[in-house]
Amino acid sequence: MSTFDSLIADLTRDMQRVQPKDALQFCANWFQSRLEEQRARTRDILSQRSNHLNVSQELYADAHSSGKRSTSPFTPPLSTPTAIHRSPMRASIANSPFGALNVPGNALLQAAVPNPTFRMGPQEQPPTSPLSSTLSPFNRFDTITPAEIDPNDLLHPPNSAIFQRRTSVSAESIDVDAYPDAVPPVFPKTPEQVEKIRDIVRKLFIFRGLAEDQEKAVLDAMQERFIKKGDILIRQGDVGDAFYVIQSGKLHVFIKDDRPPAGEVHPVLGRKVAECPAGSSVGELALLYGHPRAASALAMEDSHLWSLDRMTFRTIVLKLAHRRRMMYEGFLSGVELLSSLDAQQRSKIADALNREVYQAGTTVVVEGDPGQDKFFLIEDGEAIVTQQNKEINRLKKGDYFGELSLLHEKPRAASVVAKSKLVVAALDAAAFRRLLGPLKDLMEEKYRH
Ligand SMILES: Nc1ncnc2c1ncn2[C@@H]1O[C@@H]2COP(=O)(O)O[C@H]2[C@H]1O
Repeated sequence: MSTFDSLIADLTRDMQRVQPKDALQFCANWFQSRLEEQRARTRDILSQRSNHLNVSQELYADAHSSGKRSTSPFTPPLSTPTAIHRSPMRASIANSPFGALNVPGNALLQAAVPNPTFRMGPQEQPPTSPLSSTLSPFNRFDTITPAEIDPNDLLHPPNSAIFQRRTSVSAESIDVDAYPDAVPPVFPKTPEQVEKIRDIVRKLFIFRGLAEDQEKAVLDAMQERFIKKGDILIRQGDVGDAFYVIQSGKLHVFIKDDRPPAGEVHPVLGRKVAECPAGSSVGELALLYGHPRAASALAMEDSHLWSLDRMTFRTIVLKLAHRRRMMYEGFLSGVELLSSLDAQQRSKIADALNREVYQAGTTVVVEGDPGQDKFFLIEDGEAIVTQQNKEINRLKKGDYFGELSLLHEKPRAASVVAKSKLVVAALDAAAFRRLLGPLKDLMEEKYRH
């Protein structure tokens, strides 16, 4: 199947699944998200190539973590920080507020940073998109000879200005599938091991919607890890190199920040924000967003894990995340509660949303229920809010419910029943606190008058 045919087949499948009301907008968003996804993958591939050219971890060091020695059992130790500053380009990267995002070719490289150049491999083809124009300086791929390569310039390989532009539907594209480096690794496993990992992966939200071949690639690429009680698997501020699934054992997650310590506090790692028991996962945020690690994860018991490398995670999981983002983009921009958030914050919410459908008459939230596990935004349909079986409110598209018990950690204050078929976008408690915490006052305000 040609690239074009497979794109159209993918689009058709997604259209049939989502059945959007505005088909044209859906298609525009769909192509936009594919383009962004492809750019992200290309950046990863190019940065990985730099690694092949002996680019060390320092390239990814950021202002928050440079100079700090990682104690993660899986992170190779950083070499001397001076190595980072061998070229002006590297110095500016090490000091950048974007930190880990500054991989070669990253769209966030600042204007002051000279454009890196790109050299195609022997089997690679230049972009052939009909949208490319020879008039545009962005469409040029520099052809440089090996003699021109400064072996000390670790940032040499990737051009190009195209990555410094924001993606737009009219931008040219590069067929990253042509890169042999993009093939995910395969770590042999017994059928029992595969079965165990599959059981966990299928229950994880982040992998929801994986196609069969994607699931196989994820399972193949998982690498077995054992850590001891007391090991720090993830250290806040480090570069995200892997995502972890926990088969057995337990980890706790801690954040060190300016907030006054409350609850359980680790003397070095800060306040405890989450627990990761067997069957859960940890370490997705840095890989999804290219940020430094947002928290530290400490083994509370000897633990048996499976790790997924950054590259495979981004190649496969980001695809799902982008589709989800695209599905929710239009809807979230119309939700009043979220109007003070910027597009990037809304995208993060979209990444964490999970669609649920309730038939008319179904009770979604039960008054008095102590389980505060979800927050809901109404995507479509109507709901009735009742207290002691008396209607007290009606909710429609764009409205939300389930926030009070999450905010106050109290039982549900009312019941919510689907009046018609109700489509909701649900956010679990951890994502709600992380993403909507800043809107706490706004949500509480609603009930003050
Ligand atoms: N409240 C939280 N804030 C940030 N990270 C969290 C939180 N709870 C759990 N985590 C996990 O801790 C991980 C630390 O590494 P990452 O930032 O890659 O991804 C993070 C999440 O998987």
